[in-house]
Amino acid sequence: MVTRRAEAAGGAGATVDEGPAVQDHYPADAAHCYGCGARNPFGHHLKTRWADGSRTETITRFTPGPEQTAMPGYVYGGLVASVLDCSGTGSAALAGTHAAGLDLEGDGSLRYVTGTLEVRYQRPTPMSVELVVRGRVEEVKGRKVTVALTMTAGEDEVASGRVVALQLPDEMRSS
Ligand SMILES: CCCCCCCCCCCCCC(=O)SCCNC(=O)CCNC(=O)[C@H](O)C(C)(C)COP(=O)(O)OP(=O)(O)OC[C@H]1O[C@@H](n2cnc3c(N)ncnc32)[C@H](O)[C@@H]1OP(=O)(O)O
Repeated sequence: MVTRRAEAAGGAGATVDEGPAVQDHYPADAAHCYGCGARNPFGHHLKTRWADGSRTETITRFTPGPEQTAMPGYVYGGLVASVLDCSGTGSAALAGTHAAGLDLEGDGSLRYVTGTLEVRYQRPTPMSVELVVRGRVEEVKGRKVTVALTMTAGEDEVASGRVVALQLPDEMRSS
């Protein structure tokens, strides 16, 4: 499946969502994550895709609801961190799978866990606006992938951060 979602031309919005969501290709025994697991009925069900053909930029979208409030009209910072976290591990999975020469749809995705998460809260994050997280793959080194992330709400960059993700150790998998 190919999803193309053209936004307003120019500026921060000129992005196209490209290809399948990596989370739809996670192995079933590693798909329980609250942020991104298809098998977690209570989770965010984040979807991360390549943002263009270069295979270095990713995009993830999420619209928070009132239960994720910090103060009226604004999003809880832990939710912002959670969305950045799983956007980062999803980006790492896309990059690691690609670097290994695997085909996402044919072979499935490699699976990554968070080693380090950095978050910088730049502006209050407004409620009920689609948050767009863009990931930039900085390095793929062995089992380790580093991804820089920005989160925008409309025209405003509200948060940024970085995830260092490690390929999932076998002992962390469960059926
Ligand atoms: C509880 C989780 C359940 C998971 C269920 C499955 C679904 C997954 C869903 C998750 C998705 C959602 C997200 C979640 O919620 S994932 C849940 C939150 N994360 C965790 O619980 C992870 C806990 N930590 C570990 O298991 C280990 O420490 C890991 C696996 C991370 C590394 O231990 P491992 O023995 O594998 O590493 P290594 O010693 O061979 O080092 C290899 C390289 O990595 C570098 N390095 C090492 N550690 C870190 C670090 N912390 N930060 C940065 N870099 C680190 C190290 O310098 C070396 O680099 P270089 O020298 O080569 O350059």
